[in-house]
Amino acid sequence: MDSITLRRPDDWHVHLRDGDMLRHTCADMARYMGRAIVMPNLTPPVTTVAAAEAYRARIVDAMAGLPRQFEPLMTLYLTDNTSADEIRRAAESDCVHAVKLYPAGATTNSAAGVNALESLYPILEVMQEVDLPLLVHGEVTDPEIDIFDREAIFIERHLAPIVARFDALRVVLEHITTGDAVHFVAGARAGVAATITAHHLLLNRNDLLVGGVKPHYYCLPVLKRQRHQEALIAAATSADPRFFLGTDSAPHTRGSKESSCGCAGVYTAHASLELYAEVFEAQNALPALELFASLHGPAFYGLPANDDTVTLERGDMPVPEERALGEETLVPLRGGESLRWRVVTS
Ligand SMILES: NC(=O)N[C@@H](CC(=O)O)C(=O)O
Ligand SMILES: [Zn+2]
Ligand SMILES: [Zn+2]
Repeated sequence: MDSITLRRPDDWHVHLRDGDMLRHTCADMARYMGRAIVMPNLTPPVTTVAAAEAYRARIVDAMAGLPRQFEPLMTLYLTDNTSADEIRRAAESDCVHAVKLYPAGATTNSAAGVNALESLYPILEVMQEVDLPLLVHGEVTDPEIDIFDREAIFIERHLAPIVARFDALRVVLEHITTGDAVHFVAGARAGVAATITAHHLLLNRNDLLVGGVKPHYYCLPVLKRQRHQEALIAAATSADPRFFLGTDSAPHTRGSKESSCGCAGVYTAHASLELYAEVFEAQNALPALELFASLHGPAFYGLPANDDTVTLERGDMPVPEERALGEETLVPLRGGESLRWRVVTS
């Protein structure tokens, strides 16, 4: 197969940031993504419908003059103080499509996240009632728990009880990284799904740590061992509708990555579909790429699939070593290398 045409994909988990960065992230996304679930972990976080609407307007502004645009689907950032009224306002708005749970301290800009999950149960009750999906960064923050075990323990301690207690709440376990997560989601009740990033399919912790630490591969949840990577690949390529594309593309400047305390996040928005295509091709599963990238996500969110298509062609797609970002630069995944597929944009 030297070319493959699929329904236009959507990205169900992306960090566009704000300010100067927004122009760059939006330009990459607008190349071919149809819609994007936009993460709310700005400083300050997007905790109200009014803030989500203002952020959406900044995203639309940042796309002015681009040859095509994607549709930003906004999310709210849950805090200990999120009110039931705000959730109801979100459900009524056309702008907000989901609510994001960050355990406080789990990841980039999560300091304002949730400290005691159980005290949020009344809010989850309202989300269930108004059918607003809960998106979860699924890691415990207990300092006693080893970083490589934080996802599996979150599932056992927090996610399984939530999924059982709120049996009609739609839940997405975001950017899964373990066989434990695959197993949980594949066996869960209806209304539970997971996003999988390109980098967790392409890399494991050896890539991060063997032969020198690779700060540009550092993200959260951290890359796991090969057996987990294999479980993710099997899930993504399996045609199981519970698994769909969410890049978790998360830009940080080169300086903040190549640091004695480097930031977590991998940038893939420049070539996300091309990167996923490599994984699917290696499994002889290219025909299943459309399910994962373009069909399972909209079905979960209750939205129509995009009605136009994109075409991937085999051939060298060079990735620049770094990208300008105002005064700073950004290192994209595979910067300085070539990719085997390229989306031919119309
Ligand atoms: N994934 C990451 O490593 N980083 C994300 C936050 C997140 O999605 O957890 C970021 O915003 O930089
Ligand atoms: Zn996260
Ligand atoms: Zn993320």
